[in-house]
Amino acid sequence: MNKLTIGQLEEKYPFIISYFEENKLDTSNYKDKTFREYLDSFSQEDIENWAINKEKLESDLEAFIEQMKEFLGIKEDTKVKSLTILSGHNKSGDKEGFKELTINKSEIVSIVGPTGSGKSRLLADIEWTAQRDTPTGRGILINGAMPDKKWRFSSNNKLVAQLSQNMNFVMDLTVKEFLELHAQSRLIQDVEETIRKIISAANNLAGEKFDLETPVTSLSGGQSRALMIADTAILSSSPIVLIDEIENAGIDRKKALELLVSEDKIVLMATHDPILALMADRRIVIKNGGIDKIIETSNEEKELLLELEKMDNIIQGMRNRLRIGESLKPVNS
Ligand SMILES: Nc1ncnc2c1ncn2[C@@H]1O[C@H](COP(=O)(O)OP(=O)(O)OP(=O)(O)O)[C@@H](O)[C@H]1O
Repeated sequence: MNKLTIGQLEEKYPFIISYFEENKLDTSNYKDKTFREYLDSFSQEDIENWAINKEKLESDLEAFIEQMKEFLGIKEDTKVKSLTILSGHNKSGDKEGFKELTINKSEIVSIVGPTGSGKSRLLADIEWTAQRDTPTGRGILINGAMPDKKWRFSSNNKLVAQLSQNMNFVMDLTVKEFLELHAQSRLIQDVEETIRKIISAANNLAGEKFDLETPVTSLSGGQSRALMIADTAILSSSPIVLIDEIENAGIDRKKALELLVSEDKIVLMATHDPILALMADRRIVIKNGGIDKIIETSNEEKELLLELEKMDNIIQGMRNRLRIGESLKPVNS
């Protein structure tokens, strides 16, 4: 708090405006000064006339912010720097093939394995911050320590945001109303600007563009997925994002991952798609309900990824041509 300007504080904690009002503090000309600098601007005469107690105003503001954060369930996003998975056992009760795995901020880890092998179970263990109390016996640490139980039950500031294959909206809202509701619940000050950022990011991911007046119920699968990814990246306070298969979503998968990681999220995604699997820094291989091994994406694989992307571009190009009714020709003709 001591280093932030009043303008920055108001942006971060919009509720402090009511503290200034209650204490009759006119900070309007001091937005680029810290609260201490503002208090220091009072003359000795002001202090005596209005019985101003600078130390008390400062410590009360600090206490007010803490209390409001507690009351509103605000967890600061920057607090989660790493997620650690402690090994448990597979479906046969055998120990998993690793001891512990730590994933840091801005890292992408993919999860691969046959259908029914336990990929979703691993994502669920993370969401539940398992403490040896799920069928896998795994443990989850946050910043190297046992996570606070309140992560499990706080609905406002969840540790984890889940992006699943099916995004079925049941509310009768426009995209704008939906985003406004979310922005307001997150106490965002500049709602308009945030909404503009999200819609532009979402349209950057979706094949077909949509606008703010589109009802969420009439978005296509790809569009709603793009909207949820942009919303999660830009507006969600959850530092960890779990993705269950985005391959069939009809969105630009590479841009989606780049967007999430650029917002400092920890990203884990279950996938069967080689391009997505190799975009990750590491991949977890699941077999029979247990983590069998963890493979670091090698330089050779990164080179292969470039090849795969070229092939993917060819396929995407053909898909687009088919869509607009053209006939396809051999690639090199
Ligand atoms: N270590 C384990 N011990 C006991 N049961 C497990 C274990 N791991 C997974 N399971 C159970 O196995 C079943 C299948 O797992 P899960 O749904 O996670 O598979 P999946 O890999 O996500 O499959 P899909 O690719 O079809 O989505 C679930 O009921 C899950 O709870």
